[in-house]
Amino acid sequence: MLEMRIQMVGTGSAFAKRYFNNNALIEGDGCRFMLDCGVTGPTALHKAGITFGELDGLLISHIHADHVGGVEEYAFQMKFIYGRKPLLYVPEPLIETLWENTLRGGLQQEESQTLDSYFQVVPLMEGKETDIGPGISVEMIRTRHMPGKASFSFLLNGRFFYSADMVFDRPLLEQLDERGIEIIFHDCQLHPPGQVHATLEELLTLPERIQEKIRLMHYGDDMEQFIGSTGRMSFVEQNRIYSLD
Ligand SMILES: O=c1ccn([C@@H]2O[C@@H]3COP(=O)(O)O[C@H]3[C@H]2O)c(=O)[nH]1
Ligand SMILES: [Zn+2]
Ligand SMILES: [Zn+2]
Repeated sequence: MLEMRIQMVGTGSAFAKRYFNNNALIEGDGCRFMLDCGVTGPTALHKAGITFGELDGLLISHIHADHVGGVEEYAFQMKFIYGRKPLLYVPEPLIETLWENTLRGGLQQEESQTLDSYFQVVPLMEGKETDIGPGISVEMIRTRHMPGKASFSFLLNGRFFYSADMVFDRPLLEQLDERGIEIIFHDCQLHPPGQVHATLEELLTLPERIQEKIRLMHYGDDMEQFIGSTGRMSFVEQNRIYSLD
């Protein structure tokens, strides 16, 4: 099995100012993808010393600005600076709204232009494992976030779970544990009420065996005050490279 690595270019919540938006870089055998590209994504990538031209593509979890607000710049840079269309892996139910409601206003210059004018769009289907590059496969799992809003978490290489923004879902976390998933990166709302994210309080009700697998991300600016109060869970550090093998 080849090594896969993940580096969060940002670990912050939508409103965090000390941390960039919760966006990741995942790296396989000679390939590199960004997982979500929010408003701060282009700057966060730049600070990590990487250009858009070095990426093979992008995966999208759901349509909120801290996850897709930087996609317009990515598209324009790839067209006008690098002259190629990157891969864009999007959960199939999000494709239309990503173009019509998020990107079209900025990217469409002529009526005939669509998402395909900028990207090699690959729809991701629920429950189907897709190889996105050498050493990386993804399976998207629909998870609950805001009522009525489609949002998708990812299972990478069948052993690493990366939550999109999601509410606390004990049965899913138990199922992942039973399936032998070894590492879970989970978004976390440090201060209740959670409303659209799992709260730290809720995650602390999980058995220690599951907590040990969980690394917390998508946190607020006062994260450091919670170090030592997260049970068996730990915080994902912005920019640190985690090896997933
Ligand atoms: O019912 C709601 C809907 C939204 N919100 C906030 O808006 C943010 C949008 O981005 P996000 O999904 O990363 O996080 C969300 C929350 O911080 C909320 O607190 N309650
Ligand atoms: Zn978010
Ligand atoms: Zn969200």
